[in-house]
Amino acid sequence: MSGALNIALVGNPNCGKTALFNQLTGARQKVANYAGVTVERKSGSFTAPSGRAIRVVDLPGAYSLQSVSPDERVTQAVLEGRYPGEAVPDLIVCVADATNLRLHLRFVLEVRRIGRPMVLALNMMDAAARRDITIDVPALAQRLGMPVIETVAVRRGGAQALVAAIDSAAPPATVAATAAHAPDDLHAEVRAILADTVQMPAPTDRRDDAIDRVALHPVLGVALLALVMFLVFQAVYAIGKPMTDAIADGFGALAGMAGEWLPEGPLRGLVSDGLLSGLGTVLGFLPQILVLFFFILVLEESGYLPRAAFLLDKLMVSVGLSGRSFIPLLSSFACAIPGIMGTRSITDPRDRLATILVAPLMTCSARLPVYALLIGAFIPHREVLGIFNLQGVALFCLYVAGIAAAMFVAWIAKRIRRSQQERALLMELPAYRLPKWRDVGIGLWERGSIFLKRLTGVMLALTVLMWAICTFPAPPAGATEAAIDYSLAGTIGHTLQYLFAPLGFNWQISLSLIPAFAARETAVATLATVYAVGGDEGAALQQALATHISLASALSLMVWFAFAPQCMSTLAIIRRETQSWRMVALSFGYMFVLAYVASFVTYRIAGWLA
Ligand SMILES: Nc1nc2c(ncn2[C@@H]2O[C@H](COP(=O)(O)OP(=O)(O)OP(=O)(O)O)[C@@H](O)[C@H]2O)c(=O)[nH]1
Ligand SMILES: [Mg+2]
Repeated sequence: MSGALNIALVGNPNCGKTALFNQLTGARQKVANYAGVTVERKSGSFTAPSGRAIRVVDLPGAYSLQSVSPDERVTQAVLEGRYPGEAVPDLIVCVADATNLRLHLRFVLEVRRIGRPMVLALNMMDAAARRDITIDVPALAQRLGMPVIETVAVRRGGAQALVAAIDSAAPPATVAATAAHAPDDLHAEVRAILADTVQMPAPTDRRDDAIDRVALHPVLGVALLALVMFLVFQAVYAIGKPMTDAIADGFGALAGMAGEWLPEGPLRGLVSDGLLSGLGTVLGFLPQILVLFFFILVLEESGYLPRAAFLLDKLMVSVGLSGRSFIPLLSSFACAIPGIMGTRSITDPRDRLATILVAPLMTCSARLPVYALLIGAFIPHREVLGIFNLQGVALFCLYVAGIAAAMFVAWIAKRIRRSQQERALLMELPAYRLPKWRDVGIGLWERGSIFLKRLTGVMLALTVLMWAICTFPAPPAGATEAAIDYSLAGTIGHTLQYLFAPLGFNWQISLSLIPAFAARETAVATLATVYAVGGDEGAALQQALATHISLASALSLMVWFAFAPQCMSTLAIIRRETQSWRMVALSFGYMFVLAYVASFVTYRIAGWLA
């Protein structure tokens, strides 16, 4: 866009840059209450009231311009005009959290040294007012030598004053570049400015302090964390399961009707066995996925997550990760891809690699349908201890198994590289905040659309393909076995079974592992299609599974999915983030061995016990 005014949003992490960016441009970039959410440069644009086109870049938060982590380097490069394809910003909008100026002003002073046109957006003014913090804005503007604008990025219209300032006829003049100071000088300057312009009744929020006495307590805090996680999985079952069942019943009925109405032939097979049984079964798991995401979104906005990272830091350091790895690992519960990208905020390259290696062991949401299917078929629906649901407990255990394996692998990696240095975790604890329900709604909507896009894209294509290879070639005349045994799918499945028989997988399961490599959920659709084509029409997939495979095989399959090599997109992102095929081979290889051994052991033990 030529002639557009280029502005860049910079500031310390978690001060609301992305919230402001979304407010200005109408974008929906991820906003969450912890440092290091944005790890890439994102751009957008809007038209100011005067008709002027404005282009905005949202940048990763940075603590300083002497940047160390990969995400901070992006910010530095853009500000200095060294980022490929990105012009030097015409105006730097430095965002600061008004409740935390002691920390944030330091960065403002650092950016001022670059000597470019600049304004300060004093964000979170609502929170500052609640804590009775008063800021003498004109005095601050005078001391800093730049316009200072109050904003509330999460309130509608909360950025109007900022837009007006950007749009004003006389754009802010270049602030004088000042000579480099020693860091101590910066601290002294911040202290002097604060003394003259800001009144803060209490350095921290009293309500937050009270909550933290429990949340950060070494014993109570860990108990609370375990309880929170446990309840989330209970909720996935208690709230999500009835909806899932209803959808599955609906699609079962539709498949039955399609079977009656459509003429006998391939079309009927495709519609009822492939699309309705296959994709319908996967779609049924959407409610459970959404319930899980609801809790993840609420936790992300609450400010609790960095506290959990803090609590677990000792444990994480003892296995060779750091508390910094916590949030990337947590994002991997949604999908390993954002999780692996989130490792860009980890400064130490070795910590970062270790985190990338273990991130795929966190149970991504694409695995949820597979777990839910097997749990529904094999784990009885009954209460334990009067209140807990056994199926929810089983799901919780599978997630814990992934976490435990990640800790174990990181610990081995630490042994191998023998890195002994230990660093203290320096992490900000943000203010506790109640989620805005509208944002949670938007987040859920977005998650749902991603799922539906996968369903109508990659999963649809794979399901049609799987149906085709299950149906063709047709059996020869006078065939005695079931038709599917003569199909291409039968041949491939039977061949693969040589590899997977020791784990207790029959040929149908072995076959379903192939499309699962492109998208996990497709394993469910494939099993549904295979059994429907094979003659189990009408019977829900869970019943078909319960009659065709043993409990030992089912447990072995769940364990396989807990550890199995990641999907192709994850491998691609590992390659991109590490620039190394060796890492790709290493992560694929170790997960394959881990999954194979763990499933084998599970199958044997379950076989003995049964
Ligand atoms: N009360 C209040 N909360 C805000 C305001 N602006 C942002 N927030 C919240 O502050 C948190 C951080 O917002 P983000 O926009 O993700 O912050 P960021 O600066 O982009 O963070 P990084 O990308 O990690 O550097 C979120 O929980 C927002 O909801 C505000 O003006 N008032
Ligand atoms: Mg951001």
